[in-house]
Amino acid sequence: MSAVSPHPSGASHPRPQTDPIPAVGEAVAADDPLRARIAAAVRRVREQTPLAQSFTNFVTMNLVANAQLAAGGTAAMSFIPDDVLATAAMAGANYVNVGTLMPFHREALADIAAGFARQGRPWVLDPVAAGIGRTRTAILTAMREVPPTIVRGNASEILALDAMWGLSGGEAPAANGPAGVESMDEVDAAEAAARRIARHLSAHLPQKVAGRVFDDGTGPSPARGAVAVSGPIDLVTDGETTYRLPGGSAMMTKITGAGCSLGGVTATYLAVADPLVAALAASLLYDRAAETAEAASHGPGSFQVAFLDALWDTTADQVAASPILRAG
Ligand SMILES: Nc1ncnc2c1ncn2[C@@H]1O[C@H](COP(=O)(O)OP(=O)(O)O)[C@@H](O)[C@H]1O
Ligand SMILES: Cc1ncsc1CCOP(=O)(O)O
Ligand SMILES: [Mg+2]
Repeated sequence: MSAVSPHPSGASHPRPQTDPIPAVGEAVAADDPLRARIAAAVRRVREQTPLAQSFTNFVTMNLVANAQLAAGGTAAMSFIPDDVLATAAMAGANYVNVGTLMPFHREALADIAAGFARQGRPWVLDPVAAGIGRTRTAILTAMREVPPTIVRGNASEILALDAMWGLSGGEAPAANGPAGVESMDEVDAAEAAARRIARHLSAHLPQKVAGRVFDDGTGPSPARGAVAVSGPIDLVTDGETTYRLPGGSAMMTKITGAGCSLGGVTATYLAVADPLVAALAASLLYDRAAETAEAASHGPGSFQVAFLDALWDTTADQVAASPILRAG
C-alpha cells in the first residue's frame, strides 16, 4: 500500500511504502508463555514507572526521554561518570547511545561501562554509526570486555560491531557499512552477527544481572543477553533463538530518533524483565504504535506526535498479540 499524503498546499509527497514482507520462521502460538511474559513486562512498566537512565546523543535526547515516559517509565540523562554511576545505583536499567560524540566521551564511557560491570548494572547499547571514526571505534572496541546486557541497532551497526569485536572468527561478513546513522544492509544479513554478539553478551553477564528475579517469578532463567536488529522486519535474538517481528511503519524512517528512542524504551523494559523479553516487548510496542500513528497522521510532524500518543495508548494485550515468528 503506498498512500500519497495530500499536502495542505495541494502538493503531494509520496510516503515510504510499508510493504508486507514475508518473514521466515514459524508463528509463535497465541497461548505461548512468551506472550504472557511480554504482556507482564508492558504492564509492570505502566505499574512501576521504572527509571532507565540515558547517556545519549544530543540530536534525539528529548524523544528518548518522552518515549520512555509515554511507555510508562521515567527518564534521567547524565554524562559525567560519577553522576551516571551514582544514578545507576537507583535506576532499574541504563542506556548508552554513541550518536553524537564529544572529546570527553571516550574516557567517560570507558569508566561508565567498567562501572556498570563492577556494580552489576543492566544496560542497553545503541552503537549508532558503528564503524565511523576513530573515536567511536575506540569507544565501542573498549566495550568488548565490559559489554552491555542488550545491543539494539540497525543491520549495518550490528555487522560493524560484530567485526569490531572480532566475533566472526576471521570470517568477514559481507557488509555495505553504515551510511551515517542509517543502515545500508538488510536485517537478515545481520542475523549471524546478532547471534554471535548475543552469545558474547551472555558470556559476560554480571552475576547480579543474571540472577535477577521478577515480580511474575520469571528468572533467573539461564540468563542470556539479547540483540535487537531494527528494520522493515525487526529481528531479536538471545543467541540461541531468533524472532522476527513483521509490521510497523516505514514512516519511522522519516523521524530522527526512532531507533535511539527504541533503545531507550528497551532499557525501560530491561528494568522489569529479562533481556530477551525486554527487547521483544519494546520492538513490538514500537511496531504496533507506528501502525496506529501512520493511520492517524499525514506527514512526519503529525506522525511523531501520533506515535508518542500511541506509545501511551497501546495496551499490553495488543503488544503481546503481535505477529511473532520464531526460528531455531
Ligand atoms: N521499512 C520499515 N518498515 C517498518 N518499520 C521500520 C522500517 N524501518 C525502520 N522501521 C522501524 O523503525 C524503528 C527504528 O528502526 P531503524 O530505522 O532501523 O533504526 P535506526 O534509526 O537506528 O537506523 C524500529 O521500530 C523499526 O522497526
Ligand atoms: C541524526 C543523528 N546524528 C547523530 S545521532 C542522530 C540520531 C539518529 O537517530 P536514529 O538512529 O534513531 O535514527
Ligand atoms: Mg540509530
